[in-house]
Amino acid sequence: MTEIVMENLGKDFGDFTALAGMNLTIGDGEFVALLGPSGCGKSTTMNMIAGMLDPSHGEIRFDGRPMNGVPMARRGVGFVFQNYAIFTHMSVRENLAYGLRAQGVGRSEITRRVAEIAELLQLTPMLDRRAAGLSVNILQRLAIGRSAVVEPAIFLLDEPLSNVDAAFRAVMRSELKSLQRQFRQTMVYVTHDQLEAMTMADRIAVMDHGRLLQVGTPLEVYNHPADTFVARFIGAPGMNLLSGQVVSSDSGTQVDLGAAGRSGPVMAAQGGDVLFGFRPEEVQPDPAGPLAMQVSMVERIGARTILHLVTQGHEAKAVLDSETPTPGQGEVFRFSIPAASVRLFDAKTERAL
Ligand SMILES: Nc1ncnc2c1ncn2[C@@H]1O[C@H](COP(=O)(O)OP(=O)(O)OP(=O)(O)O)[C@@H](O)[C@H]1O
Repeated sequence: MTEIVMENLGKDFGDFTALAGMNLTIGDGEFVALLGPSGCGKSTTMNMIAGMLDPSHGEIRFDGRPMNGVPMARRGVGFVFQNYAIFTHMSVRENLAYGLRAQGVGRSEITRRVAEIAELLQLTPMLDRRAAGLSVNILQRLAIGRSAVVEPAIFLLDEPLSNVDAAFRAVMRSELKSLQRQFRQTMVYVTHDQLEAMTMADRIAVMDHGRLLQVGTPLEVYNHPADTFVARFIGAPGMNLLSGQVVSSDSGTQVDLGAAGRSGPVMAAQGGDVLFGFRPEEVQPDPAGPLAMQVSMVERIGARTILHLVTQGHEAKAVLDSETPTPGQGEVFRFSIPAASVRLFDAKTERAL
């Protein structure tokens, strides 16, 4: 187990800044997901932690030891990539044992550890099969096992599930989490998939355009996004953000949302232009509610219904239980948002107020 400290870390490729001013401490045994859209600098960050890329600025320390200039082989990191790297001419067992052999681990210890990791990753039935004939799903599971079995102090995974199918991805999410619980490794997991980050990570580091925007537990980033990018990026669908104005009257402080109506009372420390944020799941159908928008589409997805709502200049979504009666397309939907669920953002800076 190792603590990773990134201090003012940055990377330039020529004139292009792929990462700037990254300050992040990943605790001993913590599982942190680097989450953001394609090109935001996740892999660049990961490659610098691994030692495959030298920082242009700042420092990386493992347990207080500066790592700049230390080659990958001497960092004690395990790395699993998007594209599995396994030896196809070897059996599953030989692949799993490879790293332990290279470390000179004794025979009985190798047998024990290979059996343990195979069990954890459900590879036991295929231990004696040649890797060449296995499916992509199994190969990626094997690639994870092969890196995990040597129990590196730091385990780095760069989009390890992006090539496997959706059902298998769900299984792997829980397996990776139990793997980490069992070994208590410090784990850094790169993904653009917020569901993976939300379900597995202890904390999520949300990135965009080479910047770290927010670090927090899945619930913190979900409930208290630091800015509108995080608000939209986390959640499926993301947070609704309607332009409005904070107004104070005898009925208290409210947000005037123009054609959509005026919100119920909100806590607002300042007046002026805001973005009125609320999660689609927090929308409460309410015939006497203060807000009204027109239904542009009704999407029924199993246990839930997503209402697509529009009103001059505004778009929003509401996620309702499929049992809840809903108006049809073209009809008006009246609703309210509980005061505690409202998030206000400064219209100019787009930062949370
Ligand atoms: N060797 C390089 N030379 C020039 N530009 C690079 C290099 N490596 C990465 N970049 C650029 O740096 C930016 C960040 O890349 P990075 O791979 O870190 O993003 P990412 O968030 O991991 O996205 P993805 O999921 O698409 O890999 C991108 O715009 C990319 O084109």
